[in-house]
Amino acid sequence: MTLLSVNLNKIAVLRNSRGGTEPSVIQAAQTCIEAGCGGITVHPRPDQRHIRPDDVTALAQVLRGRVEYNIEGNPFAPARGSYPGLIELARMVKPTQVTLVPDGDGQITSDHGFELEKDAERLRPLVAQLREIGCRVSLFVDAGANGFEHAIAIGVERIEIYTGPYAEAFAEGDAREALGLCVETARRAQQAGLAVNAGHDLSQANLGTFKAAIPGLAEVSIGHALIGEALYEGMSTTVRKYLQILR
Ligand SMILES: CC(=O)[C@@H](O)[C@H](O)COP(=O)(O)O
Ligand SMILES: NCC(=O)COP(=O)(O)O
Repeated sequence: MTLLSVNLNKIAVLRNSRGGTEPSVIQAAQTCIEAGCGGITVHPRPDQRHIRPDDVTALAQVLRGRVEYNIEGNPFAPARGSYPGLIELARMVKPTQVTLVPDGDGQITSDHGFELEKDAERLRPLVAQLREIGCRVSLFVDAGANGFEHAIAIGVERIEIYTGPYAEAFAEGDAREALGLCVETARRAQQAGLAVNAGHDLSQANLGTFKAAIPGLAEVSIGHALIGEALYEGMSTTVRKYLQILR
């Protein structure tokens, strides 16, 4: 079965909009775990627009020994204020997995992946540090990415396919080409020896088609749509519906 890792960024967006502590990312994590999710994802950003370093550490206490903890972010973004940088955060909490994402400061959200031939050498020392800490390392890549042998050579174990373009094509009514590119990318990555995760704008509407097309899909991380759907049906029911799709 594909592991569902629920991204809690949007819970923190709501909380930060008023200051204070509600809604609680910890309570949201507990609810998702009780509903059967296999992991929790956060993507702390240096501007601390949603998940903050203290959320990252508090969640680590709650998740340890129960479900996987996936922390996403740009390893090249320098420390800023109370944001200590992605590698330092990983050192502090030792998550199951760190997903490296080449997102810039001004981006509303992640919108592209690494170019493996070009980026592998500068990623090498960071991947080594994360492996030494004990984290599995995944790289965020576009559908159509090449050079998976470079990822293997620097110690990466997984890729996460950026599914934004697939989700957009699905919403427009014809996802065949975008899905085909994801399928081909997953196949080549698996052949090279990498496990395959996927994420971005996946939803109850588009997930089933995606899952059915990608044999061996290891994990999906889903936040924006899932939290939105949970407003109508509740977090437990929504998580259970995703788990049905992934069965
Ligand atoms: C890498 C990825 O696709 C997600 O982590 C996404 O970037 C969520 O981050 P935001 O919630 O900040 O948009
Ligand atoms: N890695 C993707 C993720 O964590 C969630 O992305 P989204 O569902 O919020 O678009």
